Amino acid sequence: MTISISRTLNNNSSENEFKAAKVLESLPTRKPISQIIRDRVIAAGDPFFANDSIAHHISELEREELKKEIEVKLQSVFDSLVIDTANDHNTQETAKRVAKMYVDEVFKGRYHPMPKVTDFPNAKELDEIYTLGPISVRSACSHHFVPIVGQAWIGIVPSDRVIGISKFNRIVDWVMSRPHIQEEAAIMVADTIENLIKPKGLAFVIKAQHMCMTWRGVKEPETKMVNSIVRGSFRNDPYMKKEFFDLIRAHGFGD
Ligand SMILES: Nc1nc2c(ncn2[C@@H]2O[C@H](COP(=O)(O)OP(=O)(O)OP(=O)(O)O)[C@@H](O)[C@H]2O)c(=O)[nH]1
Repeated sequence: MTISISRTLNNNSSENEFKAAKVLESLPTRKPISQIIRDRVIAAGDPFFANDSIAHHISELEREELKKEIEVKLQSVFDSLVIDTANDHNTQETAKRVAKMYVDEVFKGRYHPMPKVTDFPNAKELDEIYTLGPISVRSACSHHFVPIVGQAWIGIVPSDRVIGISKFNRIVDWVMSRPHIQEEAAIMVADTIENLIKPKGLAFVIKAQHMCMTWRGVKEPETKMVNSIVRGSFRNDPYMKKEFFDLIRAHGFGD
């Protein structure tokens, strides 16, 4: 019995090694792509914290190569977790799936460029508040890499430029698709919108649940974190701030 178990383990680990070697074979024999990108980011003096975008330092081809490198590293994590990925039909391709999920989906805000945002003149010189929400928030916490799920609301008092309303959802999705802590995420979304349209007033509210507090840790199913950023006329004028919160309360914020 002992012999057959040890034979199975040996077979599995050699199959895993063979699989990893096959993926590595297809990679060029130079520095790992992650190192090449990292050197480039450092040379440019750019930060590369978990919640920073490094998309402008990566080509599309390099992104594909990066996924292969991540796949190999993830496979070794699964090997260390003593999971028989060679024989378990459920986890055979998991390293590849997770690598793709990180780079192209849940952390695409680090590796893919910001969506195209067209702006238009504020032809009628609207200087009233408009709000948008709820906007779905999907992110992951930097501490445990588990999901943050919630909603956000935006308030704008425009200046001379406006953008299509769907672009707010796209910007929130792009910025939030990185590992984050919520306080910094809220500031990053607000900064991105401010840089794009320089509104006279900007408010951003985010309400989200952190799986690191529900699925694990304190296992608290109801706690949500709320952050609000108010800038320009929303900060200077208490009536405008109140109007914004009244408006979003009417659109689900208080639920
Ligand atoms: N301020 C802030 N904290 C967060 C956020 N997301 C997760 N956290 C918290 O970050 C903390 C990480 O703390 P640590 O004590 O290093 O990690 P831990 O030992 O796993 O902590 P527990 O979650 O309490 O088990 C946890 O208390 C999380 O609840 C966030 O967006 N903002």
